[in-house]
Amino acid sequence: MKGVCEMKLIVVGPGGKMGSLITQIAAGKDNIELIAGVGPVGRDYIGRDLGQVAMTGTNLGVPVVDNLQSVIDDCDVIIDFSTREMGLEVLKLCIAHKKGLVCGTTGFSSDEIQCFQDAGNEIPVLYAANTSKLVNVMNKLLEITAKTIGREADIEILEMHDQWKKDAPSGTSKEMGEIMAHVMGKELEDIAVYGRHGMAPREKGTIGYHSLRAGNIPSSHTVYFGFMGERLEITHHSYNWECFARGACDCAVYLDGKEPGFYTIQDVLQI
Ligand SMILES: NC(=O)C1=CN([C@@H]2O[C@H](COP(=O)(O)OP(=O)(O)OC[C@H]3O[C@@H](n4cnc5c(N)ncnc54)[C@H](O)[C@@H]3O)[C@@H](O)[C@H]2O)C=CC1
Ligand SMILES: O=C(O)C1=N[C@H](C(=O)O)C[C@H](O)C1
Repeated sequence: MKGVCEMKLIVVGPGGKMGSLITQIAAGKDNIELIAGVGPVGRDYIGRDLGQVAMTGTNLGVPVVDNLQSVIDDCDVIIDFSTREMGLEVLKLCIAHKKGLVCGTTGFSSDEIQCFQDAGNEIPVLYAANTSKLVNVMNKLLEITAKTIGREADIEILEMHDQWKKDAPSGTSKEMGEIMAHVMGKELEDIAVYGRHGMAPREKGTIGYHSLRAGNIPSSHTVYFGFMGERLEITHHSYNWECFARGACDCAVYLDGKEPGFYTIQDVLQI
């Protein structure tokens, strides 16, 4: 039985890896009412029950539509884990219809991330390149470590994901780099080095980026702090994508009824 204070939710991309998991988790929560899913125009599942498309195991009695505008006024919050292009489209519609947005899509430029931050002047919006609790705890460890030894270490980020991932480096590794650059008093764009060019040692205080794509690896991020004779590794591995989907639903519940503003996962986790 559903509770009385249900947040009305739309999930964008319910046929996708993350969208389907988010729908499955949301469907099991008392405080969330799913009111529609939004898929791309032309997909054979448009018009079908959201529960079927997202494989929740039961019909939810609401459809997957191909036009967000047709359902947006009925919801409180939208969760978007789709593509860069669709994420920007969803942001525009959320602003126009004054709806809350949780966006976990990655692959945006820094100017585009700024658009999400600016949208906080008009709507409650939460952007998180990683909605896992443990990844965000790891980011705190990175902050402390980079502040303490960042300028004297060789810092390398290695991230691994599945073969289908569209963007590289991962959104998470960009956030990790930004956190470390910030406490080292630098801009990430000035110190990030992508791949290895030549054999000369990299300047101290720069951050090397390495991306691997193989099989169905859900997500792994390791930061190496290399010294002479020793190294420190800080790592997070996920075994599946559930941790991200659970975090996304928690973010949406957090955002419901909030004043306009740019919120972060740190607000949700209170870390
Ligand atoms: N913030 C986080 O913790 C996490 C973020 N991600 C990010 O989420 C995004 C999605 O990842 P996956 O689920 O693995 O991808 P996916 O390719 O499995 O799913 C994307 C979904 O978006 C849908 N879509 C694309 N264009 C659309 C449109 N115009 N209208 C409606 N739906 C549209 C696709 O049909 C598909 O169902 C990626 O950017 C990924 O990096 C993934 C995992 C965790
Ligand atoms: O595409 C994924 O799978 C993931 N994407 C996010 C990213 O780009 O960092 C978060 C997580 O690593 C899983």
